[in-house]
Amino acid sequence: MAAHVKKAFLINKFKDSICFIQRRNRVKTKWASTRAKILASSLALQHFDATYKNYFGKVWPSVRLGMLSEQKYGALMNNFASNANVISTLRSQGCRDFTRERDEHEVSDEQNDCSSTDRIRVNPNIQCFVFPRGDITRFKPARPDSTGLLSYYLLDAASVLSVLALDVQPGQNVLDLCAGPGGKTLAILQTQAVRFLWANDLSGSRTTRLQRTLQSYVPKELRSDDKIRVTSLDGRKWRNMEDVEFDRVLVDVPCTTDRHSLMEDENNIFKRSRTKERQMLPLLQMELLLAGLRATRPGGELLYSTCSLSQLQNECVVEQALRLAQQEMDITARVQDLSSFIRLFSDTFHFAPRPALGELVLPHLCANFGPIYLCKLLRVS
Ligand SMILES: C[S@@+](CC[C@H](N)C(=O)[O-])C[C@H]1O[C@@H](n2cnc3c(N)ncnc32)[C@H](O)[C@@H]1O
Repeated sequence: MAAHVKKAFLINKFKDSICFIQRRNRVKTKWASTRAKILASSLALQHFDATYKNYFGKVWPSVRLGMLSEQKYGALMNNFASNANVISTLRSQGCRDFTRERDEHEVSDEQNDCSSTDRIRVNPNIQCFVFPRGDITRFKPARPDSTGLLSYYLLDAASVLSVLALDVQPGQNVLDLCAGPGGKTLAILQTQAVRFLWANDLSGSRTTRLQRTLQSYVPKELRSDDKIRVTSLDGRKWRNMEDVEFDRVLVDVPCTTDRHSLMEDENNIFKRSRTKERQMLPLLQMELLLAGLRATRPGGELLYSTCSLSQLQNECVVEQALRLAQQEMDITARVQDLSSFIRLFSDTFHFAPRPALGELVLPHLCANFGPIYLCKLLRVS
């Protein structure tokens, strides 16, 4: 074909393609503006039905019903406030401290002569009150004591399990890598065992909320820079700064927040405009977990958690991170068995029948906490 003929042919072909793209776009634009808008919460439900039904099988309808019903809260008591009266009022309303279940279970385990060598020494200073199973009474908002500190913090009681499993020991340095808005940070401080706590969150607005939480619950003298530091850094780029070695690291990652995604349309991660962000979550989670492992001293422990039922965001992230940590960073970490730990709290929470790695709190109408996934890692070297 002569050169000028070839050029004309190509120009025409290019024009044809442009017309085709324009036609396609025109049609697409019209379709986009007229199609019914599906709420992000409905998209979330469709997605969960498609993915979780297979995985959870017969228990999925019950978990689904739990997630679509009102969530239950726990009242994390603030040891820094005078709260004796508040505790007796809660008790008179029928509430109990779920963390005390451990005492009863420990006694019965000893009677059954069970080994307690792998047992986490659950911190006695954390107290979290809940209404009994099946009781959906709501807590009143906490009131300030005479010094202005609030007596309790309302949160999903299952998230306290992450902090109990983290098992902070006296004099330890703790890193909370994704800390905002601060529920678990506050629970970590309740252990009264922390020497130094570094609470970080990428989001400036979240760290501002965290600072406000600390001001409302923790006395000023315990918030000095040598005791608590709050930063807004990208956790993926965490480097061990100022030679602080962390004995305990909490990596409570951003996730699809399953329960929230079914209830709220605003800012919902299932919005079509956020599809890419949602698909990238497992990568972000894995990077944060790897950064958390780097920050943990050899012999130290890390707790990974999400509030999602997704295997891709839970077990798969842990598996991949362990493999990459070994291959790329020469870090050896081992998953810790939490089965005897969760047995202590089986009167309060519904746990999934053993996931491959870690433990999972399942929402249930009678005990409507979670979902919370937790997996504990020991950094061996
Ligand atoms: C599940 S929330 C943490 C909840 C918190 N631990 C609590 O108990 O209140 C996840 C947090 O991760 C933060 N985040 C997202 N990307 C991050 C990153 N690259 N580095 C650090 N934090 C990040 C989000 O801003 C969000 O506050």
